[in-house]
Amino acid sequence: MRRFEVVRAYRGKGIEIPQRKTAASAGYDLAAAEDVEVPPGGVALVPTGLKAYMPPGEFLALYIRSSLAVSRGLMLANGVAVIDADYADNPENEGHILIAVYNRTDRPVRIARGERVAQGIFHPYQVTDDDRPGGPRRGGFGSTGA
Ligand SMILES: O=c1ccn([C@H]2C[C@H](O)[C@@H](COP(=O)(O)OP(=O)(O)OP(=O)(O)O)O2)c(=O)[nH]1
Ligand SMILES: [Mg+2]
Repeated sequence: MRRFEVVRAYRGKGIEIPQRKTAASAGYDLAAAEDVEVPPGGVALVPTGLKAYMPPGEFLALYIRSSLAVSRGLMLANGVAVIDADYADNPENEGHILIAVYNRTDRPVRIARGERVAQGIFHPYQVTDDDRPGGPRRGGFGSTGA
């Protein structure tokens, strides 16, 4: 099972399920669920209203859309965002995907609700021979400790 779903808090608010824009596009564009202003030289968390389900052994990577990087001066604060398979339905925030956007310009940048910000690509990952994972994920953004 690999799919996006709208998180409870955003149901009935017109959030669209991402779809690839061309037959060979690798990424599913994710749009802002709210208007957000990113301060100059600062970071804002852009809500998507979405969670992502994927099979074990995969993660969803988020990359900035090139058009926002080139024409609006935005980057992802974390370079690439890693959305883990066990983030969906976590007890803290249901797996709501947030896009951490960094504004490298000296002016505020406004992101409008519905504007596509990042592209998500599903990737496989490998584990070590002596892999001993911890317990279930409780949340995101530091939930496993500092
Ligand atoms: O830009 C991001 C980065 C992460 N996440 C969510 C999904 C991911 O599964 C979780 C944890 O992310 P990561 O492992 O990169 O951050 P961490 O600081 O290690 O947090 P944790 O201790 O919760 O793993 O937070 C987002 O929604 N947006
Ligand atoms: Mg982590």
